[in-house]
Amino acid sequence: MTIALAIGNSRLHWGLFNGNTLQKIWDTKHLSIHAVHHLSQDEKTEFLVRTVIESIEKQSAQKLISTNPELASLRKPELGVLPLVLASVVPDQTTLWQSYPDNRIITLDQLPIEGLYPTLGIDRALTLLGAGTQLGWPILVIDTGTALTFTGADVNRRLVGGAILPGLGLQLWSLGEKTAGLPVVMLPDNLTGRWAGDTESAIVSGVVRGVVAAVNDFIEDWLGLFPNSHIALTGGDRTLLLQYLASTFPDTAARVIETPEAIFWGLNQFLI
Ligand SMILES: Nc1ncnc2c1ncn2[C@@H]1O[C@H](COP(=O)(O)OP(=O)(O)OP(=O)(O)O)[C@@H](O)[C@H]1O
Ligand SMILES: CC(C)(CO)[C@@H](O)C(=O)NCCC(=O)O
Ligand SMILES: [K+]
Repeated sequence: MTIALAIGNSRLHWGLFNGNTLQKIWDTKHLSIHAVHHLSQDEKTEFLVRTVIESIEKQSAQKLISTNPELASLRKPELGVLPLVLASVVPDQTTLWQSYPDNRIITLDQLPIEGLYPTLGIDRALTLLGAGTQLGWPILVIDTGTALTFTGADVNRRLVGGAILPGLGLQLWSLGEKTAGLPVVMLPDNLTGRWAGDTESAIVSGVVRGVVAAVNDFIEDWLGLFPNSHIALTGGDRTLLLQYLASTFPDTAARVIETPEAIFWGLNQFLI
């Protein structure tokens, strides 16, 4: 078995593989760099090994552990640790995880996609590879994380390009944080009216309708270039965003496939 870890700007994303079969995915909070920086090398290693075991045990519960005897023996150090495949867009966290004993860190140069530019996020490249491999090329990936990204590749697995904007959560948070008069509001399940009559609804209307219009516009343009392309949607806000999109641009929404596993489909090619 192999554990895959994708480190985003807000959260850690985990995937547990048995051979090449992705058994389960889940998310946890970031590890605090502050809490571990004073640890010795050995203590860091032990902490990371324990973090992996606890993360698996908490999420996968008894069923996974009983069907995978390998997992039950993880707590016996003489049996070795679970190999870890890592992709991170947070350099501090990457450095920390280098203390994990059996790790493989995935970088852009290892990916079989043409035309990548050197500062492209490894998460964008891996979701592109994963979604393209699983659904077919050309492919457009929309990732609704801390940042909202569009990343597209053509039938030759060559990056066409993309775009980056603040994600829904970050837009709402920054409005609340950087103004005296605006609260930080939560995303509603359903989109309210465009012409809002109170502050909270006005913020939701502006942020959500702005994002939905942008998403619709990028998809329309992409389909003009690649009419038969698949469109994959991933990231923590994907389900809400798809609901909003369906209520405003149903034809566009019908083209979109939710792929929460996309980054792990990409990492699948790099298991130890
Ligand atoms: N349980 C949760 N905890 C935190 N955020 C959540 C949760 N469920 C959904 N979200 C949403 O997920 C979004 C963050 O998405 P995600 O976890 O995919 O980001 P990330 O991968 O850490 O960031 P990025 O990929 O942009 O670096 C937030 O805007 C938030 O609204
Ligand atoms: C855009 C984010 C933050 C999304 O997680 C990440 O992919 C990143 O840091 N990218 C680097 C810049 C780029 O992709 O062009
Ligand atoms: K930054």
